[in-house]
Amino acid sequence: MTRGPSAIVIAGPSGVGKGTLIEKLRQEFPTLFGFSVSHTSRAPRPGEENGKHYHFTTAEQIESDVAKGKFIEHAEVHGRHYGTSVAAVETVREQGKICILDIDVQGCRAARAKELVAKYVFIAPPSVEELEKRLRGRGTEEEAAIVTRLGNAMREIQAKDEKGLFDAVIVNDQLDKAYAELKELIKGDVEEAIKAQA
Ligand SMILES: Nc1ncnc2c1ncn2[C@@H]1O[C@H](COP(=O)(O)OP(=O)(O)OP(=O)(O)O)[C@@H](O)[C@H]1O
Repeated sequence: MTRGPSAIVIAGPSGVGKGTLIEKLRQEFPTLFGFSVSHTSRAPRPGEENGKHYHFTTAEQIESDVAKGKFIEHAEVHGRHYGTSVAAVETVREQGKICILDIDVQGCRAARAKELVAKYVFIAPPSVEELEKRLRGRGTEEEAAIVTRLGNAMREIQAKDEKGLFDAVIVNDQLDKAYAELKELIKGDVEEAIKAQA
């Protein structure tokens, strides 16, 4: 396997602010981070581009590639297939970038099982009430989807203390504070990526 900076796995319930934190990292360090582009069988949302936000494909194709061992993790979430291919993560590492994986708890377990070298971080909400407020405030989901996501959130939050799963749990209460904690956690990886790109 090609050497390069190790990856960062970011998990946490829908609406907790993972995307917001990742976007801040990418804004502060535009060249250091890369996304492994996930595969999904769900339909693109407005503005999403194939190969950039996701590789949009079919459930059958994902299942076939999973069977061939081409995925680090895969899952069915809210009735749709999602997965991260080995190739997608390698592509980012080969560019000397820190690969960010935004995956669910089950995906983290699978990545651990596949021995993906990474910092595993769980982003937790200050409370379930606050999580619900953020999900509604974002305005991207219908009522039924919000209820499903909140149900899943309860299960995800329970996994945050699972032995050997996460290296750190960051509570996203004040965004700037959570961001500072995240940066501190990955300081060494950032320095390594800067060196790799020098
Ligand atoms: N610390 C914070 N305080 C208040 N609002 C926040 C905070 N962090 C994020 N938000 C807001 O909460 C909403 C959900 O955030 P975001 O979309 O980043 O969640 P996510 O974890 O990436 O969700 P998903 O997994 O569904 O993509 C957004 O409207 C975002 O602006």
